Amino acid sequence: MMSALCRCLLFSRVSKLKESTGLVHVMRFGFNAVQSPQWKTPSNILSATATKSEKLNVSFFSSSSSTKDGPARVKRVSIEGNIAVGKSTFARFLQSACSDWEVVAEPVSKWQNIESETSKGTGAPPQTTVSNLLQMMYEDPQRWSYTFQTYSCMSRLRTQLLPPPARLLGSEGTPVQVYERSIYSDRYIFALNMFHLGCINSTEWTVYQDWHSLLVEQFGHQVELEGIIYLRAPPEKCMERLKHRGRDEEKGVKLEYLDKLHVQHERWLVEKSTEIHFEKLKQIPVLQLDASVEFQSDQEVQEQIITKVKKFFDAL
Ligand SMILES: Nc1ncnc2c1ncn2[C@@H]1O[C@H](COP(=O)(O)OP(=O)(O)OP(=O)(O)O)[C@@H](O)[C@H]1O
Ligand SMILES: Nc1nc(=O)c2ncn([C@H]3C[C@H](O)[C@@H](CO)O3)c2[nH]1
Repeated sequence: MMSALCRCLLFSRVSKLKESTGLVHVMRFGFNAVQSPQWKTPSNILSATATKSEKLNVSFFSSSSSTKDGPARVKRVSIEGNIAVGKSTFARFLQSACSDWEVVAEPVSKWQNIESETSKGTGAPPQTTVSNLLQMMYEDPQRWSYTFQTYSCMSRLRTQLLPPPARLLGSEGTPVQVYERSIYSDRYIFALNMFHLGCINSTEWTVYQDWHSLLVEQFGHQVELEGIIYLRAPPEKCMERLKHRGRDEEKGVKLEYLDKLHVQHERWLVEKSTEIHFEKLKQIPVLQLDASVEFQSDQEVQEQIITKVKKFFDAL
């Protein structure tokens, strides 16, 4: 019964989300010019923008930074946003734009390929089964959401704990590791949403939060974020892109699910009404970018994006 309700909430049809006004200005993402060497030179980056800053709607607040003596400390920033809003695409754009920036991808393929041994002490030679936990979660969210959230969070942490490449450690600029999502969106977007949907029960939610807090206490300083880039677009646009991408596991995803995830992002990163349990995260600077406009070969807009991102990183 609950399982059916849960599936229904994730995958049934919905009313359209009203796009909130006032915060979104049009910004085009053009990615063609990223190979151009001019992107690598800070002076070009800095001189590119001033004239067209009105095309961007950006908010950022500085916290600290000093790179005067010795190699700079590597900063950590996560890209957050709804499913298929364009995070990986944007991350690739950043990666190719500046050698001081290193992207840490979301470990999706790990979730799609979980190897387990299945001999169960029968004396038979061990056999390996490969499970697709992402698919299992989408097919039966009430059964698999808790398992998925434990694994997604753990695998994010493991990936993000890996040391930055030597190239970044030797950088004389502002080296930044750019994470695709974080252990915080795991909890405050997805797991919380699954709890609201009834796909994670209150016992599971309590257990998840308990060990999440412990992980953050124990390892949090090693993956602590200095800033967040929030890629924002109406859920309808994300749905369009999700369909266009055609990832098998996501075939049953309905607009209502993206709608709910959008609301979670807005509460956390715009309205700041999500209850957050980590002091530093409450104060974190957020660079908000409207990701809804289609890619275009607009080098000027690309330069504006990079300038804004660079300024944001420098101020962290
Ligand atoms: N600005 C854009 N304009 C047009 N299409 C885009 C844009 N950004 C991404 N896309 C397309 O949308 C689809 C989803 O993009 P992408 O895989 O980067 O999303 P994502 O946010 O990383 O997804 P996920 O939440 O699953 O990790 C892809 O087909 C990509 O080519
Ligand atoms: N339930 C759930 N919890 C997560 O923490 C989470 N992180 C990502 N995803 C889904 C979105 C895309 O389909 C796909 C790739 O981002 O994986 C998640 N789903």
